[in-house]
Amino acid sequence: MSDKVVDARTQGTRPTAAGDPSPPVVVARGVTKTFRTGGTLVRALDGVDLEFARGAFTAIMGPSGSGKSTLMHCLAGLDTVTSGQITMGRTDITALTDRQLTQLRRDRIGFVFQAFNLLPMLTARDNITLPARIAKRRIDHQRLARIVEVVGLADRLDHLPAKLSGGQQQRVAVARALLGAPEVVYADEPTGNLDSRSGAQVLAFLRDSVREMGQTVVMVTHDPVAASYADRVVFLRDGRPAGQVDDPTAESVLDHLLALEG
Ligand SMILES: Nc1ncnc2c1ncn2[C@@H]1O[C@H](COP(=O)(O)OP(=O)(O)OP(=O)(O)O)[C@@H](O)[C@H]1O
Repeated sequence: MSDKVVDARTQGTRPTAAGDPSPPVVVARGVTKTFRTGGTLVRALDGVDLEFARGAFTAIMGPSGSGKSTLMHCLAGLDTVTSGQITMGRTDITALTDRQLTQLRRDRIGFVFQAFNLLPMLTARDNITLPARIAKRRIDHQRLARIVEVVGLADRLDHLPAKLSGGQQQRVAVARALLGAPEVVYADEPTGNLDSRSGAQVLAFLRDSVREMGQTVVMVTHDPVAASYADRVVFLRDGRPAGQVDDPTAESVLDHLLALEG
């Protein structure tokens, strides 16, 4: 196992240039989530304490059924917790009504899913700007130009999704998630439907958005290579944090994963 493995609960912050740790954007404290299916109670999250640093790229990994998707859904306000607290900035998202959660997701969070979810009749540019137009937000054209430059799709903006490769479509979806300068982008298996070359382009784009635009990204993945693009990988097992790897490589992630599954 990697010697970089440390306790995930105390390592959510990231030193700033001045050496002070920047406050985390998202904090989970004692989060539990149970599901009742028929007569049985499934404890998907069992006392999760984690912090996610601003301007960092964090991957969440763990064996199948360890609670990764449930954690991401709770962090992103897509699902409610059974107990515990999740804060985003100064907002206690576990205290919000459904309506407030909808607003939080729309205004402060970007989402990238395994399916690209682009509208087929809209050009790449119109897909990227659609959420802003729906929310009646002013489009920041400077930021749009910057994102388009980082995403490397400047010459494809007028194409319909059907004329783009899978990797290009997912880069459009990431650009769409980034345009509103969300406090956090949550990505759930963003390369699950892509070949390895296209996946590498999408991951490099996510990483560049962190490095060059200070974006905060949290990504669930099964793939140690995908996780190696992150600054930090946090692991779950049986609904609990099970260590982390900083500055991961595919090998160090795989080592930790194999130790968890063994
Ligand atoms: N809506 C639900 N109803 C009942 N049980 C659920 C529900 N969602 C998740 N679970 C259960 O909670 C546990 C954690 O599931 P979760 O999908 O979060 O794990 P995961 O780590 O994302 O798994 P995978 O890697 O297979 O996607 C599992 O036992 C799962 O069966």
